[in-house]
Amino acid sequence: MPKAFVTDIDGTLTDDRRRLSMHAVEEIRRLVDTDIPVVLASGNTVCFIDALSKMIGTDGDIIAENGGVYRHGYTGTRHAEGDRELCLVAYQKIIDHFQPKGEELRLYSSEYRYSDVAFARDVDAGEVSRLLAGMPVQVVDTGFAIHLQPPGLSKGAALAKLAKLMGLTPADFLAAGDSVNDVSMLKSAGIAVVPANASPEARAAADDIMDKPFGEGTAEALARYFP
Ligand SMILES: O=C(O)COP(=O)(O)O
Ligand SMILES: [Mg+2]
Repeated sequence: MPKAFVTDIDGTLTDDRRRLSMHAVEEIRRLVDTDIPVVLASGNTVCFIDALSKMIGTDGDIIAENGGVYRHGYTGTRHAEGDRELCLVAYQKIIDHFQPKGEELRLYSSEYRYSDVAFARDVDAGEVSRLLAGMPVQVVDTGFAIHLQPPGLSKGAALAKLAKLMGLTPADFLAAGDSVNDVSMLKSAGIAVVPANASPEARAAADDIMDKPFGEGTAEALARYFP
């Protein structure tokens, strides 16, 4: 049985309308109540994940901004990595490209981010990638937002660092995710599971693909791997 659990949020604990699965929450609480560490790992912000961590009842071990930020416990040091200024320069280049065409971009919670820039999927992520080719910026389309993040950062890279702070290794974890931004975490975990809605990239990185989608699939995985 794995020693710990790390999970993506959007599309893995929620459905495609971002509605949280109560069944997945119940399963996570069962882990917490049996002293199994649970890490919430998302492209979203620290404050978003902290609120969810508090209301689910995990212990504040989090990975935010697709691995740009990680923290062990609510009172641990918030480790924010990479050069966000570069991502903001890249974002301005995108604005300059799309605005003349009448295509407006919508930033997501920029004032609460330390490492990346996230914006609405109102423009084509492939076009954004081509536009930024040659710049030291990763373009990540999670299915819920487009992220510009510094090179080398990922949920998997952050998991390796956070696990060390927790006295664990990534191989000690069961990992659950649904999208391309989870692949690095799925590949480094001891066991990788994905719900039925997972993207092709996430499915390719999984050891086990659940029959059920979204949070129901993750609840299914927790019952299976943490009986
Ligand atoms: O913030 C996003 O883009 C998606 O969030 P997730 O990593 O929890 O799926
Ligand atoms: Mg997701």
